[in-house]
Amino acid sequence: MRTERDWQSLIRHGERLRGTPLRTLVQADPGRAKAMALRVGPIYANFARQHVDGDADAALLDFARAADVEAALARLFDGGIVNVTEQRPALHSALRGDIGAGEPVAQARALVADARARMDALHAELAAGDVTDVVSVGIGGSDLGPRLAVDALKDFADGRFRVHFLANVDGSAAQHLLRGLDPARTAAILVSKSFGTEETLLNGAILRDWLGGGERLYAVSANVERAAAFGVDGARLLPMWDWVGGRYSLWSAVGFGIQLAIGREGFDRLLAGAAGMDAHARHTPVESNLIVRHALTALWNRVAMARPTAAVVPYDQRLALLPAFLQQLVMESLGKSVREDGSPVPVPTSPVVWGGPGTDVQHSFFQALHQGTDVVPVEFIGVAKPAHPHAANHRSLLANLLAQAQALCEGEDGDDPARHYPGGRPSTVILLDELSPNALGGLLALYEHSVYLQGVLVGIDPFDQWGVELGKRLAAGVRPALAGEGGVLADAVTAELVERIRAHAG
Ligand SMILES: O=P(O)(O)OC[C@H]1O[C@](O)(CO)[C@@H](O)[C@@H]1O
Repeated sequence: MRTERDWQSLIRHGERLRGTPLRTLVQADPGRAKAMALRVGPIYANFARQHVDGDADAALLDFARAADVEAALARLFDGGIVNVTEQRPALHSALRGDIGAGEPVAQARALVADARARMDALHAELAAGDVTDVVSVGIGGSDLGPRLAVDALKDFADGRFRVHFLANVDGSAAQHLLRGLDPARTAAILVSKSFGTEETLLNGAILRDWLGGGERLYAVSANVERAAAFGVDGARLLPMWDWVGGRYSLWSAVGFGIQLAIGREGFDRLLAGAAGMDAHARHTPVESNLIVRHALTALWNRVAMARPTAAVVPYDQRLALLPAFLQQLVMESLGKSVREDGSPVPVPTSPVVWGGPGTDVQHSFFQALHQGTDVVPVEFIGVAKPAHPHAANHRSLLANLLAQAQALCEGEDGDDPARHYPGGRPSTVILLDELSPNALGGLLALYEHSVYLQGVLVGIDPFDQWGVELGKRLAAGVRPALAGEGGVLADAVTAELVERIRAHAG
C-alpha cells in the first residue's frame, strides 16, 4: 500500500510544474520528441507533450519502483490473487500466450486450448450450414470488446458471416436489428459470464423465440446450469471461467463473434498481438516499459495535475468504438474509493473517460479542449498506413491529428481574449503502423495492463465492480411497480416517476 509521503512527492512536482508552461518544456528541449517516445512492435507512443520534466519523471519512476510494479506484473501473469475482493487471479494473458508460469496458469492454458478447439468445431459447423448472419447478444464486457474488434477489423473480415451485436435492453435495439435479418439464416450467441444479466436474458429470450427454438442458439458462459435451463444445448455452449474478468474477456470464447468475422487466423493474430504486449510488459525494465510509462502518465494527470477527465480521440473511423470500450475498462476498474484493505484511497481515482473519432469531434467538443476552463489530457491515436485508396483524405486526417496535438500544447497568443489560445494542454500520441489484428491486440493489451498498474499504484482492486450491483438490485423492485403489480415503493421520488411513466406507457 502507498504512503501519504509518496503521494506528496508527486503532488509537489505537479505544483512546481504548474509554474512552467508546457510549451516552454517542449521548446526548451528539442531532444524530448525522441527521448520521450517508445515503440513496441507496431505501436509507437510519444509522451513528449505531457507536462513532465526530468525531475518529475524520476519521481514517477521511483514511485513505480517503490510500488514494485515488476513484481505486480509477474503476479498478474503467474496467476497470483490480483482480484483481492473476490480472491481470484486474472488470467486473461493465459488466453493468448504462454507468458505466465505455475500450476494455475498451466491448468488455465489447458482449458483454453480445449475451448479453442470447441470454438473451431462450432465455427466449422456454422460455416458448413446456410447461416449468413450471427447476432452476438451480451452487454458490458460481453459486448464492448468483441464489438470494437469486429468493427475495427472489418477490412480483415473473411466475408463468411455478418456479425451483429445486441446489448441494450431497450426493445428498439432488438426490433431494429431483427427487422433486417432472416430467422432461417441467423444464429445467435448469448454471451454472459454469469448468465444472470437481465439485459442479455431478455434479449436472449427475444432471439430464442424469433429463431423458433434452440437449434441455432449458442452461448458462452461460466454458468452451465443457467445456460442449459435457458434452453441452450450443451453441445453449443462455450466455456468462460471466473479467472477472466468480463472487460478482459474478448480473447476468450466471448470473442467467438470476432473469430466468425475475421476467421481463425485473424483471431490468432489478434491474440498474438496481445501476447507480444504481454511479453513486453513482463520483460522490460520500468524506464523503457510502455505499460509502466502509460500508467504513470495517467496517474500523473489524475493525481499530480488533478485532471478529472481524460479524452481518447482515435483519428480512425474504425476505432470509433474505442472510447466506449475504454470507458468500461478504465472506469469499472479504477472507479473505486477504497483500497484493497478497505481504507479510503488518499488520492482521486478514475478519470471520467470520454471521446470520439477525429476529425468529427473537432467540430463538436474540441472548442472546449482548446479554450475551456478545464484542462483535459488527450490521447490521440493515429494509423500511419490507410486501408483505402483515398490518400488525400488520409493525409488530411493525420494532418489534423498532428495539428490538434500541437495547438493544444503550444496555444497562440492573441490580443483579443476571445481569440487567445492558452495552450498548455497535454496529450499523448499513439501511432499504429497499420490497423491490423496484431496491432489492435497489442493496443488493447497495452490499455489492459496500464489500467492494472494504475490500480496497483493506487492500491485498489481493478478487477471487481461492486458499484454496479445496488442499481441492479433496486431495479428488481421497480420493475413490478412499473407493471402495476408492485407494493409500495419506499422512495417517494421513484414512486412519483413510476406514476408519471405509467400514465403514458400505454
Ligand atoms: O457477462 P455478464 O455476466 O452478462 O456481465 C456483463 C457485464 O456486467 C457487469 O457485471 C457490470 O454490470 C460487467 O462487469 C460485465 O462485463
